[in-house]
Amino acid sequence: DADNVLHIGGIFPIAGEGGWQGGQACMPAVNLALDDVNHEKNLLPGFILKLHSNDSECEPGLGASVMYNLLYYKPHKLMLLAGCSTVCTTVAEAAKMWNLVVLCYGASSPALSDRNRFPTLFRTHPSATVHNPTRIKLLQKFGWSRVAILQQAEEVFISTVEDLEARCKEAGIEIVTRQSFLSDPSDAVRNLRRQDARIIVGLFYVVAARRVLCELYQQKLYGKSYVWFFIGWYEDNWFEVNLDKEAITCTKEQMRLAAEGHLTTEALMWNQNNDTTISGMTSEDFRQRLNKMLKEDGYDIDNNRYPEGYQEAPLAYDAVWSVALAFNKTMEKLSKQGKSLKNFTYTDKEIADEIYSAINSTQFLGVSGFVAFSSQGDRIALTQIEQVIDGKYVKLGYYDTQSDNLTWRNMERWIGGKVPQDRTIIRTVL
Ligand SMILES: CC1(C)CO[C@@H](CC(=O)O)CN1
Repeated sequence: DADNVLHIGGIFPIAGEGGWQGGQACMPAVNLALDDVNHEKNLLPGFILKLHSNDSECEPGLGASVMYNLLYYKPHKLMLLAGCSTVCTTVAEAAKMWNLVVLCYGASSPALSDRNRFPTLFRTHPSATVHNPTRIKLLQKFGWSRVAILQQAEEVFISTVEDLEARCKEAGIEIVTRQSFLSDPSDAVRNLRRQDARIIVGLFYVVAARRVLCELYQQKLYGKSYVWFFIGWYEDNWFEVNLDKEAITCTKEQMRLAAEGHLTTEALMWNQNNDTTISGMTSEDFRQRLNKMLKEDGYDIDNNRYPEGYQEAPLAYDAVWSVALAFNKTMEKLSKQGKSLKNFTYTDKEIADEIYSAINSTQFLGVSGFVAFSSQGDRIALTQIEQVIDGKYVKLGYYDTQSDNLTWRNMERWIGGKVPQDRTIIRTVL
């Protein structure tokens, strides 16, 4: 192979049903980024970055075999890009045996924040626990010190709730009850009512969210005396669609009534301001280029037919820039020792450590916002808070956990005209 090529492996969730097929938009975003970094003259001068990839279908077993084939066949790969929490768990746990850094653009599981199990893992996708400091901040802002938790019994939500419970304890916020359900939320919702829960944090995938919402309507656990925190990355009209397909017994109108006023938190994945990023583009410039590429791939973007992973595409684009910047730093360092990344083999711990420390200290403004990694390789990200007002999501503000800075637009609206209470107030007239 041409001696000026640096090879990396890529494992994308494209086909298949289960989990997240985000590779559909993330792979085109990676190809855009490879094009850009390879045209950046002062980045990896004299070298080009080449990607070798295959489809994991978001299935860990298939992901493992894709990884095995990438490593078994030459040329040597210097790093692996991967998506889906399940696949990243498998790939990142094994990669240390080949001294490879793994960069995940689509993995939200809190379990991945573990340097013992995943010593070489970094991710441009924030952990699901990134919502928790924001939830605490909002509870404090509105004076709620008594909350309930309703969650679907899925690994990602179980570990997120454990982190949330720890933070509530730290903040002196009482968790009055924690209810979980597998697929039918009716008993769990009944228990919330029994415990007089008023402020409830809900953690579930979008299909379960529709079942919960209809249950809330039927059990009257909505309206002016209740505040629900839902996850913000469902599609905007999630509470009005698929009702027949998923045998939801509530009407659209009833779902809207139950949904009115709920709050959401989500990690910001598209840079919100108009600043020029390291690539020379603003995030809107990136959106235009990505939309053009997806249209060429046959997606009907103008009629809202986006591929899965569109939301996370900036994370994949910035992952490639992270690789290029880290390799650039490593090349400069190695050349002082008369070495090059071209010498890397899977047993070369020295070069692997150089790559690790380079990625560990990589920071830049990307299309997904400021890119930086925590000591556990987690993406440091801003969160966004929204509220459903008259059936539509309205941005209420942003939260920067690092600086504990809440940017608030004072747009929130409460059905009863005032902030709901977190408990029943018994007024004894003396
Ligand atoms: C925000 C979401 C949808 C969370 O799941 C990620 C996929 C995963 O964690 O497997 C992709 N991004």
